[in-house]
Amino acid sequence: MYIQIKDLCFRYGNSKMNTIRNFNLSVNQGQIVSILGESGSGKSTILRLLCGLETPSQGVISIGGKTVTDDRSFVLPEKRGIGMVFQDYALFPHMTVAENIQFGLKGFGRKAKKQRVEEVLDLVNMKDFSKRYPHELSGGQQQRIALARALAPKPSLLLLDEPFSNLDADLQIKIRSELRDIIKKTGITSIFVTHDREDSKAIADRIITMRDGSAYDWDSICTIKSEFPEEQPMTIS
Ligand SMILES: Nc1ncnc2c1ncn2[C@@H]1O[C@H](COP(=O)(O)OP(=O)(O)OP(=O)(O)O)[C@@H](O)[C@H]1O
Repeated sequence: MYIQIKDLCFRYGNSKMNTIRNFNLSVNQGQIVSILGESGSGKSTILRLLCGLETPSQGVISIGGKTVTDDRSFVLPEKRGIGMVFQDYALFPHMTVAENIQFGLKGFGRKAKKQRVEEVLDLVNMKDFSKRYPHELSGGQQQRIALARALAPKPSLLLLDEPFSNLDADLQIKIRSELRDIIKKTGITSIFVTHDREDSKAIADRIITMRDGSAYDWDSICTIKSEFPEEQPMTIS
């Protein structure tokens, strides 16, 4: 398994209850997994825990066979090799497309940076847009640039938080298949969270549903019941 999350628990400091409760998930290398859940179920919190932006009270996270969080160790976010696409794309408005992508390329020489920017712009079919500013791009184009920026440092894991929520319905349908094709071309292991089951079905190799901080396997749900399940949360042996 490329990613293993075991018995993860987490509570925000100002909250009385655990937001994440015995969350278990394993993901194969190269797989695109969607975490589907209603607002407040804890989807963004799981991404924050994977990135290392929050510390769990219990549980283990390992990525690519390396433990990044357990009761003794904690790998810093910048050392985890994770690329992230945020809901609002989070592009710097005062920087061009190329500058936005270059920003995350620490440790690359000048020439290598330029080359990598060209490669990822080509990957997302935006080669001619390097000198544009974010406000000169459509929502779909901004999303592709956000994806290019996340992929530029060659992360080993890609996380996407509600990647379609800022797009209108027609564009959303077009971009879904585009996004899946780009991700599959890179072969990167990906987890994306959404409240929209059509997004999940269009992009994911596997769907996990999340409710009250725990994960449930969609495949078993579909055979038992068409809506959210009543059975016990997933466990990993
Ligand atoms: N910084 C915070 N401090 C306290 N509680 C928080 C914080 N961030 C989120 N929460 C709470 O944790 C729970 C899970 O939030 P989270 O954002 O992970 O859910 P979500 O499924 O991603 O929802 P959404 O789709 O609305 O973003 C919610 O009840 C939320 O109010």
